[in-house]
Amino acid sequence: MKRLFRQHLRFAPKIRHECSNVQPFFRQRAQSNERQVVTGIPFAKMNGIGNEIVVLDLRDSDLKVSPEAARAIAATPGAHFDQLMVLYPARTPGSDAAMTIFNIDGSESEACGNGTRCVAMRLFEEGAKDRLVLETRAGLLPVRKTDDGQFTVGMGKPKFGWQDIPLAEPFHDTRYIELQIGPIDAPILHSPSVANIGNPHAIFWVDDVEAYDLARFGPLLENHPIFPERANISLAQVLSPDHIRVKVWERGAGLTKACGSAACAVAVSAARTKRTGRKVLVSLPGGDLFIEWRDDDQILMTGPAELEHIGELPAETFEDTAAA
Ligand SMILES: N[C@H](CCC[C@H](N)C(=O)O)C(=O)O
Repeated sequence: MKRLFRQHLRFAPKIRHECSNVQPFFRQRAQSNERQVVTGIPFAKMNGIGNEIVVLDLRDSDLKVSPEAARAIAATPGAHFDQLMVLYPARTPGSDAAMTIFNIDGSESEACGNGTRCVAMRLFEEGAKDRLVLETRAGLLPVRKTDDGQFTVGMGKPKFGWQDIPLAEPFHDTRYIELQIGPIDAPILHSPSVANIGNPHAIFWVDDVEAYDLARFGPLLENHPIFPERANISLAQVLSPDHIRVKVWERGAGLTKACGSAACAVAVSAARTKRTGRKVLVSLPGGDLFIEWRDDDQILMTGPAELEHIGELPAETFEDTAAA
């Protein structure tokens, strides 16, 4: 308890900084002359084209987030998320922060494109920098702000080897793998392309993304034995050589309004199967992302981020997870 108390005090200046223009509750407290004990840990509820993101900045803290704590945070009013982005101090020279990414089911992901733009938005607000480098389990991701207030993330190089996806058995050509699913009363999904953008993705090419009940097929495909680490499942409809419509069932999160890494996986797979060029607009239910697969193999993802509100998490959320 003593330790938690100390940590709360260390969070106080940040809360005061944030409350100046966001939450009346915090503002009132900051203006008071009484000695205050801050009882919660601040978080930012954000979204990247509708993909629900919570950013939790633990760079000045000894706290760690466990899978149980991540699930508890998701159940906290105002803190619901598809992905939780936890910031820790940078470990690699030249990087600005390290990120751990949780899905709502408490599982960890190696990559989250929409969440990375949200984190970047928060960090750009701290200083005059126009470039950042964020550390993830999938490597270092450079981010820059665009002239129109969006964010471009270098999502790294895609991997296509069957062991890299990973798949449970060898496939030499991962542009299409043998997989078919669909009961007799619904159209069949088959022959997905697969790609790894730090995290595993399967893409089913369809004529109309609305013709399939992804909520019904998603869980079966996500957990199919061919994907030993499960997979994010996309339906992709090519509208033109530079425009693709996509719906996503996310590993560990289910149907979401958007998934940045899925947009990247779809874009590189579309170019790889000669459906499109290497620069495409990907339209998801929550909005659009622009994806460029450069000749040097790097994927660039550009899109917006939005702050919804600042809140605070009860200290008990972390009680079992404070670093010893
Ligand atoms: N929504 C995220 C991806 C989360 C991926 C996660 N569902 C997993 O790989 O387990 C995005 O914008 O890239």
